[in-house]
Amino acid sequence: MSHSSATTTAQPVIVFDLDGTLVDTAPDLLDSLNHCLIAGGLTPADPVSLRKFVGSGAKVMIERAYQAQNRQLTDEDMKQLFALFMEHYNGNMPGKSAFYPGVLNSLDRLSAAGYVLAVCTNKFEISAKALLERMGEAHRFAAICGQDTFPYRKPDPRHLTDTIAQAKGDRYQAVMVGDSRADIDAAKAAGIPVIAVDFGYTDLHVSHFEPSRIISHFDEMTLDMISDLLEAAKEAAE
Ligand SMILES: O=C(O)COP(=O)(O)O
Ligand SMILES: [Mg+2]
Repeated sequence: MSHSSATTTAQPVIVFDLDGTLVDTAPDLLDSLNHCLIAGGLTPADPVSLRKFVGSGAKVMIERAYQAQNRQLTDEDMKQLFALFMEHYNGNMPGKSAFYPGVLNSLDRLSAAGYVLAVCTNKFEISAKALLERMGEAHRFAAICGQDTFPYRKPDPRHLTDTIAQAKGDRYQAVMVGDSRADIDAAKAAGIPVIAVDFGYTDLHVSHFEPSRIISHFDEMTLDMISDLLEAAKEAAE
């Protein structure tokens, strides 16, 4: 395959998923989901079942939680529950959410080495930006793109490639880091190497989705690992 990366001078972009990869948002997602389930007269969900619901954004999370209790939702129910969710979630963030161990050091290392950082999340853009701003770290990212930033979302590879474009990067010189099948499938469909963290939100272990690498702590994501993946991506694209 031939492309233009050999002639561009764009800095490589490292694209991160947000929930379950950079930030452990599960306690707050669960609180806000349960706020909705209780309002709807359902039984609150627990942290284990939450893992099966997260990954495709808040609406899908609510839908899956209802399905798990054999309850159907009308469009009108969904509209109301989604509004309730957003009000609760956005009103309480950053709540108990915290960066995973080693994240900020890792971002420091990558930035110091000249990499551009970006976020590609199935959260709504406004929630993703507000969360990172309130945690004081939004400034690190050249682009923060949510499920509503473009007309498509992960696992659609264009969510990822358009995020890279918004960060002024080259899709052939990029690495994705994520925790779920949507991240890994999007990256693979885009031909972008993908590092999976094994501590995020997925019901099946990330090894099932065959990412390029698996890490259990951000300290394992060395600059050598990144440059090896970028080198391999370059060779594959040439
Ligand atoms: O909140 C979700 O459902 C998914 O968010 P993520 O893409 O950042 O993991
Ligand atoms: Mg995630």
